[in-house]
Amino acid sequence: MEDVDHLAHERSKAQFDVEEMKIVWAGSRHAFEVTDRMSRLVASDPIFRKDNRTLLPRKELFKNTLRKAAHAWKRIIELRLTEEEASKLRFFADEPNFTELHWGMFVPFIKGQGTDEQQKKWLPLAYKMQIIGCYAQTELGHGSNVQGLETTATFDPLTDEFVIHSPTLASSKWWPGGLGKVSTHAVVFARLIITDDRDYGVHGFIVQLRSLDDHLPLPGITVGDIGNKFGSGAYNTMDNGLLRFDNVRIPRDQMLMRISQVTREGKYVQSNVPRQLVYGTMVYVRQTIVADASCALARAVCIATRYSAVRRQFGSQNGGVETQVIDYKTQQNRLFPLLASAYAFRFVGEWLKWLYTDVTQRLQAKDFSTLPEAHACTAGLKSLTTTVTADSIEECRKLCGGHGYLSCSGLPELFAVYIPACTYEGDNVVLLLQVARFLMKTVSQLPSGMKPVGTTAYLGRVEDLMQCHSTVKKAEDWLNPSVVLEVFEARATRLSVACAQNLSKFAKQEEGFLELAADLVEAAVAHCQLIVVSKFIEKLQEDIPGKGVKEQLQTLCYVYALNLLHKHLGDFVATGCITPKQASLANDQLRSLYSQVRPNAVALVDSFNYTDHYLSSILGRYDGNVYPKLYEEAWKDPLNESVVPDGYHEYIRPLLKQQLRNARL
Ligand SMILES: CCCCC/C=C\C/C=C\C/C=C\C/C=C\C/C=C/C(=O)SCCNC(=O)CCNC(=O)[C@H](O)C(C)(C)COP(=O)(O)OP(=O)(O)OC[C@H]1O[C@@H](n2cnc3c(N)ncnc32)[C@H](O)[C@@H]1OP(=O)(O)O
Ligand SMILES: Cc1cc2nc3c(=O)[nH]c(=O)nc-3n(C[C@H](O)[C@H](O)[C@H](O)COP(=O)(O)OP(=O)(O)OC[C@H]3O[C@@H](n4cnc5c(N)ncnc54)[C@H](O)[C@@H]3O)c2cc1C
Repeated sequence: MEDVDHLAHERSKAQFDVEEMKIVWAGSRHAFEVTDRMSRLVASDPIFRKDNRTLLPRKELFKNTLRKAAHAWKRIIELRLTEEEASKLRFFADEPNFTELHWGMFVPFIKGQGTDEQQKKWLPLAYKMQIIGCYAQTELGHGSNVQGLETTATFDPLTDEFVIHSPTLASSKWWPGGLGKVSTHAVVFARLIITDDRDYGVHGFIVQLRSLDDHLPLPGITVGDIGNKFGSGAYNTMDNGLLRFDNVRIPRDQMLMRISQVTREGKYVQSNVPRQLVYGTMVYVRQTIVADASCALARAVCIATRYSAVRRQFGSQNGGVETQVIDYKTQQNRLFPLLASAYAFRFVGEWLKWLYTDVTQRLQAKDFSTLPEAHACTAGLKSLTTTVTADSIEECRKLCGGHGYLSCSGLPELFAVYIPACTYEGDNVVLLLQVARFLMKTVSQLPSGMKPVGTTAYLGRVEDLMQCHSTVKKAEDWLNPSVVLEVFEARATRLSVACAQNLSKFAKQEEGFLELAADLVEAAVAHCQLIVVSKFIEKLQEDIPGKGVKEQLQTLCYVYALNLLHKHLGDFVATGCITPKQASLANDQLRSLYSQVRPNAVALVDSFNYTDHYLSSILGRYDGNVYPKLYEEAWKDPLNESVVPDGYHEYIRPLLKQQLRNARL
């Protein structure tokens, strides 16, 4: 097969230093070097092959995942990889499996909620994978409403143990990843009941589920997989599980006791910390999901951009070549805002990581003041970025026309793997309602002179923002960060204040929350979009080296903001932040920005530095050699192993003969 770069011409048009942009995308030169090395290590190892995933029956698929996870662990040990390198290796191995929950939830939960002694006991075992853990919170009948969980942990003072029990079918744990077939241990969320029969609400407990000798469930434990999920391959590599307890006894010291304790005498002692810290692992994971959203979105956009540059339709003159579909303004209008969103989510993810680190340090110093904001930001941004990413992967599939529907485009599996992110770690609507509560609380405290800080600081300028009108007079006026920021702040303020005013008409606030939920969600979305826009603008204040790199990012930042403005025109115009004329100027400016993105589009997706292995897409191949490879791939399908298909003699031949006989009669 010829070895040429079909996208070389596209790459030659780039007006910026791609190598420097790769470093901006990665976050630092060090991060770039680690990701680059780990992605190549995985790509060159045949055990991490994944092109056959959608064709394997579940049992084989799952066994193969176990093999890959074991191999990944072997390589981590052999190569003495650091924690950072190991997590990148697992990321590029790109197959959801139990290790995500072990490293991503079980270990962080023990770190966050265990006492020093508990950490000393459990963490070394977990770090060496001598035990494998999962996070068992959700139940068959209860997911979003964590306070409604039914599993009980009753203290028995006679034996100094907790008795873990599933009182109803609805209380069966249901969904935890890694639980179904692999985990030896789980962090189990259960209602704490002490001898006085008082219910102290949900707490976390470490429970051993399976024998470390023969992997059989321990007495009183019923455990299994919940069954096949959406799509082929995809998330079916994960053993999401079900779990029931029949009066299972665990020692008292297996309740995670950093936040609250039960003494030997059965006394409940609450440390001087907010009870919400028991939800801390969710805050941590939501923050990582935002960073992952930019990766998944970038992946889909990389495929759609490269293919749009390869694919040609219509426009041939005098027998010449047809037009590249990326040159159609409609294609640009659908694709470039997604490209801009990938960068926007990357930077807001970076900032959220900083916020999380900051709040963690404050918590250690017993400063809990920024916890509500950290909860609102992680919940809101998790919701916003995963919703957009899930929708955008589907849009990228459509941008690739018919070929996007082929498994080998990589998009159907990416979609199937990604969409549950809108549900896990908190249903996206439920999370936006949490943001709305935070906003309503902030607005209600304004009259008392309380100065909002952090991401709600803009609400401190409520009087100005309720009245301001954009000064834009011509299209280029939109290319000004303060002009853009002001309209996003004004829209978010006006939607929040309108909700607060409507809420005040209800005698009972909770009734108002139920009735106005749809408006509250819109106000929360406006607030979250403002955060993303403002963090993109803040990123541009940094010193960004490399020829043309900052200019490209500026263009993408305006594409991101002006496209949002266009999509939510109703909000911006109805709340009087901008006039219809200014909206139309924003649209003119957006079109002209697309022309600036166009020559750089392929280079901007090259800057993600994804290997062909990670992309696993024929349409998104680096060399753009799409048609020969599609043709080759078709012949690899098991259906093409024989010229005449199995079933011909049973079903096709008799049918044809019957039709022939009928025709003769
Ligand atoms: C082939 C291609 C491969 C591509 C791969 C691509 C991507 C993969 C990416 C990532 C993989 C990542 C992860 C692995 C996958 C899945 C793991 C999933 C795990 C789970 O889902 S675990 C279960 C998660 N469950 C939830 O999230 C439940 C949601 N519900 C809640 O959080 C709460 O119940 C609630 C909705 C927040 C309500 O809380 P509740 O206490 O009942 O009520 P309120 O009265 O509303 O709140 C009281 C008070 O507390 C504050 N609060 C609430 N939550 C928090 C918190 N987390 N932190 C701090 N504060 C919190 C709330 O604001 C209230 O405060 P007030 O001041 O108003 O009193
Ligand atoms: C792939 C996958 C992996 C998972 N992994 C884990 C895991 O490892 N560990 C674990 O413990 N859990 C896990 N979960 C469970 C997950 O956390 C829950 O599914 C999630 O929290 C949503 O809860 P739910 O299923 O109860 O949805 P529900 O709350 O029943 O939601 C159903 C519908 O009701 C709406 N709704 C619910 N409450 C409200 C409200 N107050 N106001 C308005 N609308 C509302 C929602 O928006 C949604 O449309 C996983 C789930 C999936 C899909």
